[in-house]
Amino acid sequence: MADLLQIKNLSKHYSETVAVDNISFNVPEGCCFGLLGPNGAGKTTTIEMMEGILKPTSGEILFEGKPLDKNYYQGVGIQFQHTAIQDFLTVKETLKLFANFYHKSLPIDELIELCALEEIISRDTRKLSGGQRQRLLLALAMLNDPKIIFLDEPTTGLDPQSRRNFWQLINNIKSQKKTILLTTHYMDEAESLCDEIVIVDQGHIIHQGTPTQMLKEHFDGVIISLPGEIKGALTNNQIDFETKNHRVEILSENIDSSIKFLLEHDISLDGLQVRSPNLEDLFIKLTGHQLRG
Ligand SMILES: Nc1ncnc2c1ncn2[C@@H]1O[C@H](COP(=O)(O)OP(=O)(O)OP(=O)(O)O)[C@@H](O)[C@H]1O
Repeated sequence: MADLLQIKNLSKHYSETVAVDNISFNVPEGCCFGLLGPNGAGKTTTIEMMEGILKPTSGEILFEGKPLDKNYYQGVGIQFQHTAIQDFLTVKETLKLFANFYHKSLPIDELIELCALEEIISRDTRKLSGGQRQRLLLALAMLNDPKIIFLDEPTTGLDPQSRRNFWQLINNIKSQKKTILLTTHYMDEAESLCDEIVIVDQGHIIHQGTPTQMLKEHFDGVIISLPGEIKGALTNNQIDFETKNHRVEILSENIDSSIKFLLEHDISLDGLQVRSPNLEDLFIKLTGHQLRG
């Protein structure tokens, strides 16, 4: 896959803050590319520079091999974290209004179907739920049939069901071979949707690759999790563990010997769960702190 966007040594400094510090990566065409990191990591600053709305302090962004120019905006779709929508209009009227801003636009009926807006098409935009509003914003970002669509934390604040519905829409858009650039602090979102990821923390890239590659590279085994207070036996025997949500999590390279160890130390297996390591575990391993702070 050719690289649609190339990010070269990009930095953004505010007076006292280095928001983005000399990052480089490429976004292949047709890929769902994720910028994953905790609050304040520099995701929004990075995506806004890539969208061409924030000037970098230094570095370069190339789209199809060329620096961004004024035509760039006609070919990209942007869903901001906060987008103001005109009051007193219905969903359909809003789509028609925004369609006027572009030289070309997708047929409105196609967008309505793509973004699952059928049931709310005549609704006043002030009466939309969080999930419905995000679907409308996604449709607005898709209006000009962009080559690349930027989604900045699109599911933040949505309930779990609405998040999953939104993921389905992103998968629909992915199947149309669009390139998607997504920022998120939800590791499950990145893992589920993204073909490639950069993990950012404090303005730096700390890891990059496909989610599967990254996990394979850093973990060999499973995570055994148990409720309760068993830290003493683990600490005394130099077993690596984390405490999360009132559970103790042990990274185990051999599940048989780990369970044998627990039984030998009279640790009850009641409530035991086994799961595969995920990107959140990777983030903690790499940085020593939780993704969601
Ligand atoms: N206009 C600004 N002036 C000064 N500092 C800023 C400005 N915008 C962002 N920052 C700082 O730059 C850093 C990165 O912020 P940014 O919003 O890019 O992070 P983020 O990963 O998108 O976080 P969030 O998920 O909370 O939006 C933070 O320390 C933030 O306070």
